[in-house]
Formats: sequence, C-alpha cells, structure tokens
Amino acid sequence: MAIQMAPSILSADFANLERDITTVSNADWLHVDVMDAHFVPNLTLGLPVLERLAEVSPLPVDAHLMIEDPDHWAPRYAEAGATSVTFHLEAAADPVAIARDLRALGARSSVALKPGTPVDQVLDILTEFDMVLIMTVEPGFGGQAFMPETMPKVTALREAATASGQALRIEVDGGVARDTVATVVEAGADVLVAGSAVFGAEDPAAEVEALRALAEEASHR
Ligand SMILES: O=C(CO)[C@H](O)[C@H](O)COP(=O)(O)O
Ligand SMILES: [Fe+2]
Repeated sequence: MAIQMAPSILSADFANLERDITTVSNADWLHVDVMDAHFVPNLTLGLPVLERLAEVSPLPVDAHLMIEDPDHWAPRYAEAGATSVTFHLEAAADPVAIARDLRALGARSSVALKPGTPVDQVLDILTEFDMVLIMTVEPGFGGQAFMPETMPKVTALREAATASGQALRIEVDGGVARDTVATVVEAGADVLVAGSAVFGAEDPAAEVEALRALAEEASHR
C-alpha cells in the first residue's frame, strides 16, 4: 500500500486553519488532534470545529481522539465528517464495539496505543480495525522528541498483519521528521503524521513531498 502523508494541524495557525489546510492539499490525510484536558494535559478542539474542518478540507480527515469516553464520542466524530476515527485503547471500555460503530457509520476504524501500552492488547482484535496508531511520543503536545523504543511494536503489528493477510494501515505520530522517517517506514509504518516538521517548515507543501520521497525511498530498500 502506498505511503500516506498526514500533516497534523496541531502545529498550524489556529487562527488560519482553512488557509493552512489548503497549503498542504498535496498530502493524503488531514490529521486533526482532539484533546480534552483529561485524557491528556492539553485542550484543542471538538466536534463543531472538526465538522467545519471536514467541510472545507480538500483532504479526508483523520481524527485522533485523545479524549475520555471514546465509547460515546468516537461515533460522533464519524457523524461529524471524519473519514477515519482513531481512539485510544487506554480510554476505551469496549474497543470492539467502538470499532463496529465506526464502520457501521462508514468511517475507518482505528485504535491508538500510547508508548507504554503493549501491542498484544490489540493483536487478538486486529481485524476490527482498518488502522492502528502507534504513538511515537507521549500524546498531548507537538514538537516532542521521537521515541525509537516504540518501533518493535510497529514491527510486531506489521508481522501480524502480513501473516494473516490483513491490509492494515499502521500510523505513527510524534517526532516524525526527515531524520526519523526512514526508521518508521523500515519498521513497517505506512501512514506518517507530521506536525511541527511540516508546519514549521518555510514551505509546508514542499516538506510533505520531501518526507514522502524519503519514506518511499526507505520502503523500497
Ligand atoms: O497527536 C499528537 C500529539 O499528541 C500530534 O499529532 C503530534 O504530536 C504531531 O506533532 P509533531 O509532529 O510535532 O510531533
Ligand atoms: Fe495526533
């Protein structure tokens, strides 16, 4: 499957989101970080803002929910227009029920794991998901240092999906930049979130293409 680039608007200009989204329309997904100040110690945006972003975005919206009670909220984000909804396993009471609700609403189901959460917790229920997000920083803030110790989880997931023939997407999020992109792709990731690397660059669209080129090169090695 082709590598997908997903710029995170966490590092965009929150007073000019439509402008900044349009700037990266050469990417594949728009990664929108929803934080509730409970599951993580930061607060960003919620349903009404995501709904408008989905309306104006030229890219499908990849909602990353860092919130409590995803059993209730995750389907609401699918209804609001997110094409892909990622909720955290650590916050979920019934992850399989959430995944089925998301798919029933026509969204892609996706589950995220914090750096300290073992991957075996999703291996038995992998077919319920279109994507697994392996966090490569502690969730909550952009601009943090990449954690290479999370890579064995990516590899274990890729091996499990390959063994069963599942076309699973594996997303990585946090500290993805020119110096880490080969590492994540070689481990088996194929959806790359980048916030500060893209929106901190002088030319965000060119940075998307530079990261994509490095990722493609690593995937053919
Ligand atoms: O989910 C997130 C933080 O919890 C963001 O998507 C992530 O941090 C992107 O930012 P950067 O690329 O700057 O690390
Ligand atoms: Fe994110």
